[in-house]
Amino acid sequence: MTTTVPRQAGETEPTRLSGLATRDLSAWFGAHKVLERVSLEMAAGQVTALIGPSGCGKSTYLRTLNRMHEMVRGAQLGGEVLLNGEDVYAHGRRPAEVRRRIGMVFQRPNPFPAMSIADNVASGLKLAGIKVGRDHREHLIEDSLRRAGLWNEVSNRLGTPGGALSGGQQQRLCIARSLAVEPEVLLMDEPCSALDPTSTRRVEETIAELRGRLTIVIVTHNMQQAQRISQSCAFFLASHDTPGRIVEAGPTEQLFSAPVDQRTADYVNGRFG
Ligand SMILES: Nc1ncnc2c1ncn2[C@@H]1O[C@H](COP(=O)(O)OP(=O)(O)OP(=O)(O)O)[C@@H](O)[C@H]1O
Repeated sequence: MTTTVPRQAGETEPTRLSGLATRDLSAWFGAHKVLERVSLEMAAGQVTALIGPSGCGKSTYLRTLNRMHEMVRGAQLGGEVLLNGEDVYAHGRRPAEVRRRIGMVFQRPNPFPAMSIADNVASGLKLAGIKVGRDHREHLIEDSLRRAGLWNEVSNRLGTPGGALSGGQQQRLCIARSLAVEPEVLLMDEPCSALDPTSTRRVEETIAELRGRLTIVIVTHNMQQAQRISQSCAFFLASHDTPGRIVEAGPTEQLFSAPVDQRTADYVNGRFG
């Protein structure tokens, strides 16, 4: 479902909110099947956390959502990924357009280190082939940095290199770069795993501020983080001879306080994985 939400003070255009869903999604690397018929609804404007032991297919699942999985040689996919009800793998759909609407932030901050902070943000536009006038470019840079929670820290040094920022600031710069192209969904693959606790808190605050105006899907190994930032949660599990599946999904509070499946209870309570 798509809804339109007004922006905050100083912002001009409304943001489109789109939900994401998969139906019977399976994925392979060559002959190795790593995901088996995964169906999940990721509600518009909410944060959905994907949890589960290492190797159960969380990152692969995330990468199927914006068509990054197909960039791996030999990778295959079955089932559907629906953005606002429309299959992102439909015939004729351009992967670049899908990736503009569904952005991604990676485990390690990856700004262009020698490029200025402002140009790093604007590089998202260039990569997506979006041309904007000078005034609008400056507005978008400020707006994206504000939304990423970084503006106050960098507004007086936009011309300095992105590589000179701290790790946490670099990650928020990468978030700003993703936001510049106005995605409807932001995928985050363990975005805090390379950060110290203070920087982690700042990124979590940014995620909390983005919620409601963007749909977020985040992979995390940190159970406290999943509880702090997500409204919905999906627990993935695989074994040596069975591909990753969702054992249980639902409201985060319920998954942590009253899980239905014993395996979920064991995992969220740190008894395995
Ligand atoms: N590029 C690739 N080529 C071949 N196999 C891969 C590739 N990427 C992942 N895999 C395999 O797919 C399975 C799922 O990996 P994936 O990285 O999605 O799991 P994960 O749950 O995200 O793990 P982690 O929590 O450790 O990041 C694993 O068996 C992994 O070895």
